[in-house]
Amino acid sequence: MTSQSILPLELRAVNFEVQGKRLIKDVSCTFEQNLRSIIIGPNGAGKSLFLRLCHGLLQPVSGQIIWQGGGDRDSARQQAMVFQRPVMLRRSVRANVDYALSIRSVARPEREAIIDEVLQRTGLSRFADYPAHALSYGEQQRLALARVWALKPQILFLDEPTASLDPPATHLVEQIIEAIHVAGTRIVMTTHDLGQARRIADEVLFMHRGRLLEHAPADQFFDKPKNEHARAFLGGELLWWHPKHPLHKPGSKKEICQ
Ligand SMILES: Nc1ncnc2c1ncn2[C@@H]1O[C@H](COP(=O)(O)OP(=O)(O)OP(=O)(O)O)[C@@H](O)[C@H]1O
Repeated sequence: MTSQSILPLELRAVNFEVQGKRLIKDVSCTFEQNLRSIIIGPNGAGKSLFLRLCHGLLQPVSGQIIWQGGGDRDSARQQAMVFQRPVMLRRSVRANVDYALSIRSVARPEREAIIDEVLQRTGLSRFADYPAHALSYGEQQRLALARVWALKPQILFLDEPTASLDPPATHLVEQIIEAIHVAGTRIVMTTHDLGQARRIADEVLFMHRGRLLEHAPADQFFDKPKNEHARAFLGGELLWWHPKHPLHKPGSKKEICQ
C-alpha cells in the first residue's frame, strides 16, 4: 500500500441534487490530518449525503472534492466508510476481514497476522470462526470496524456507527474508533448523540438543510456556537416548530421544521 498522504481533503463549493432538488448546497471545507471531526445537525440536514460525497459514492453536480497527493485511484484505496447497518458477507468473521484484505491484494501469509491482530483489538477473537450473521448488532459493528482497520485507511468516514447500539456496545465502539484514530487514521463521523460528539470531537461541523453552517473547534462550538441554528439545535429547539420560536419568521415554517 502506498504511504503517500491523500490529506488534506478539500471540498470547494460542492452541490448535490436529486431530480433537480438541491440537497447539498455550496459546501466548502477542509479536513486536515490527525483530527476527529463530528458532523451534527437535525434529521435530513444532509449529513449522510455529505459523507457519501466525500467517500465517492455520490458525485457532486458542481464543485470539487480534492484529495492531495495521488490520483483518484489512490484516494479510493486509502479511505474507508462504515455505515449505521454494516453489510456482512455470509461467511465467518475471519473470512469477512480476509475478503477485505484480498480485494486489496494483500498476500495471504500477511493477511493471517493482520486478521488476528484486528480481531484481537476489537475483542472478536473468540468469534473468529462464527458466521458473521450470528453476531449481535454491536459485535457486527465491531467487525465492520475490524474490517476497515485491517486496511489501515488514512481517513475513515463513519455514518452514525452507534445509532442502534445500547450504551455498553456504544462504549466499545467508541473505544475502537479512538484506537483506530490513535493508530493514525483521520476520523469523520456523524452522530445524533451530543454526548458522544463532546466525547469524540476535536472539531464540529454543523449542517442544516443541506448547508454547512458552522465548522469550528469542538470546545469553541459547544461553548459558544456562532450560528443561530446551531445554538437552537444545541438547546434542543430546532427539531420541532413553534410559532413563538425566535427563529420562526412568518412564512418560514419549513426553516425551523425538518
Ligand atoms: N436518493 C435521494 N432522493 C431524494 N432525496 C434524497 C435522497 N437521498 C437523500 N435525500 C434527501 O436528502 C436530505 C438529506 O438526507 P441525509 O440522509 O443526508 O440526511 P441526514 O442529515 O443524514 O439525516 P438523518 O440524521 O435523519 O440520517 C433528506 O431530506 C433526504 O430525504
